Amino acid sequence: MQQVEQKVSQLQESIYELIVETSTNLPKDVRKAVKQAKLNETAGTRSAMALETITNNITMAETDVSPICQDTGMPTFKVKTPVGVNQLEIKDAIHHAIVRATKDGKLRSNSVDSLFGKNSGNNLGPGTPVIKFEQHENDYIDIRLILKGGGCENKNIQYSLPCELEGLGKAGRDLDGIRKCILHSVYQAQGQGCSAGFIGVGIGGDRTSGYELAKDQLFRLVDDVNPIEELRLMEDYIMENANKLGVGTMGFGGETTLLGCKIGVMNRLPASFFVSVAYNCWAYRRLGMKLNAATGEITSWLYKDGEDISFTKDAGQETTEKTREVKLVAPITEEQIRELRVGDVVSISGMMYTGRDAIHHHLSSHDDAPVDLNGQVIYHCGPVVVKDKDGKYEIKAAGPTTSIREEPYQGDIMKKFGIRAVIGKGGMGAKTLKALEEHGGVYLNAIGGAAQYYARCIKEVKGVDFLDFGIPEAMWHLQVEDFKAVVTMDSHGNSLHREVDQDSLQKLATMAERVF
Ligand SMILES: O=C(O)C[C@H](O)C(=O)O
Ligand code: SF4
Repeated sequence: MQQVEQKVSQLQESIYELIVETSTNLPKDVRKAVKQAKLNETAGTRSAMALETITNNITMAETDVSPICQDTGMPTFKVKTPVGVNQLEIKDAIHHAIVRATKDGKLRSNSVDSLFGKNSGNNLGPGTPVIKFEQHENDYIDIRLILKGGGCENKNIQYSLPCELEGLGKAGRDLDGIRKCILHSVYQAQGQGCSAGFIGVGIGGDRTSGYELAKDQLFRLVDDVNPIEELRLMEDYIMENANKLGVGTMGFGGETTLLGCKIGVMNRLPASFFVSVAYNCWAYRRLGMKLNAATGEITSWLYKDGEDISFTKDAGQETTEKTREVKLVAPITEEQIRELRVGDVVSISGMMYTGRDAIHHHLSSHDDAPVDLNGQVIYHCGPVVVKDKDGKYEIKAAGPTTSIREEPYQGDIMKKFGIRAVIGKGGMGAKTLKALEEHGGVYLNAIGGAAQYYARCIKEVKGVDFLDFGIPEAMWHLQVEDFKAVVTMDSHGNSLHREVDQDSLQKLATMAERVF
């Protein structure tokens, strides 16, 4: 009996370690790809600056054992057990470890009731976490975890061949049609899934198993070699050519758009031909371990082999381009906003208020806000928050979320409440751009995933409203110091996002000719 209890608590401990390590310590193969991207970028460009922030953030997360990105994603476990091992016991241990990691601020409470919007608060709920069991012939337990965030999940895409693709024309049921789908998947993600990204591609299957296969590819090592010759060639081709699209880090333009491409294949039905793409941001958090099946102890880690990668002193070549830095403190006047141009770096001190989907929805249907938002800054952010021992809120991770989801509301809300600046990532569309011009507003792009970097700019939580929306969706009143973001949409009708999108579409169109 005692042995059984010991095993259960050891299992919980080992899985807790896996969760914490996955959330806070980016694997070496991923770091290597990010480092290479940094070396390829010209120093001083927006992309190089973004990569500098990203690599600093990776180091901060590891040192502080804090989440790399505030969106700790849908915890997805793949577990292989020897025949005869109790899988229910493992499931239970995973649930315990998840609850503990959430309480400790290593995971954000990410499980939301789809009908009523209530956050379960502990990352448990119908469908959360995802656990897939399999049996294998070995005597150990193989357990792997991926924490894939919602923003990049939104950029997954599934093609049904034959189809017509913007820029590329017809994609047929052959290798060349597959090539076109994969190129298109990278183009359509733009910077919104926190590029530079990694893609897992599944060819064949049905709609469900196709996506499953695509996600399974994300468990491969970034630098492995595809055993199927046709797919090896395709992976190489995609890596070379997707990086010619010029989307760049965070969609700022630049040399690196894609950090990895892994393709798998399975049979299909005669009538169906799916190409499914799972897009993962640079914050590609997946790790694994082997456990002793009798004791639950960790015997070895997976994805941890190879040399340590540090990011110090690896800037690319220098540029002479100078960026302007403008300091702002809210309340901000229309005149101050009208002076800003795309490309300026803004450094904000003073107050800002978080607001994402639930807040935007609420503000659009109400005429009053809990605080006077006139001249204020809204930050599209759902932080990781814990209470310290004195009962004060402490922000553990606080990077931006994808702004385009607020496109239906943003312009109207800015006008209605007098908001002057919104901070987010990935940019917004034509409706917001028009409102920025009419009202005198600005869109500021923060670096997606840099949750530790921004958490350090937050000096104090001054208050919170709408906590019943759940921690990520509440309106947090944040006092910040020197919070940096780039103007990517200004009040003169300019949008870097529109520019990069059009430019990359043109480049995509040059790749329409048959290759395979
Ligand atoms: O939910 C978040 O905080 C971010 C999300 O992963 C996103 O990329 O938009
Ligand atoms: S914010 Fe960016 S880095 Fe974080 S999970 Fe979303 S896509 Fe990934």
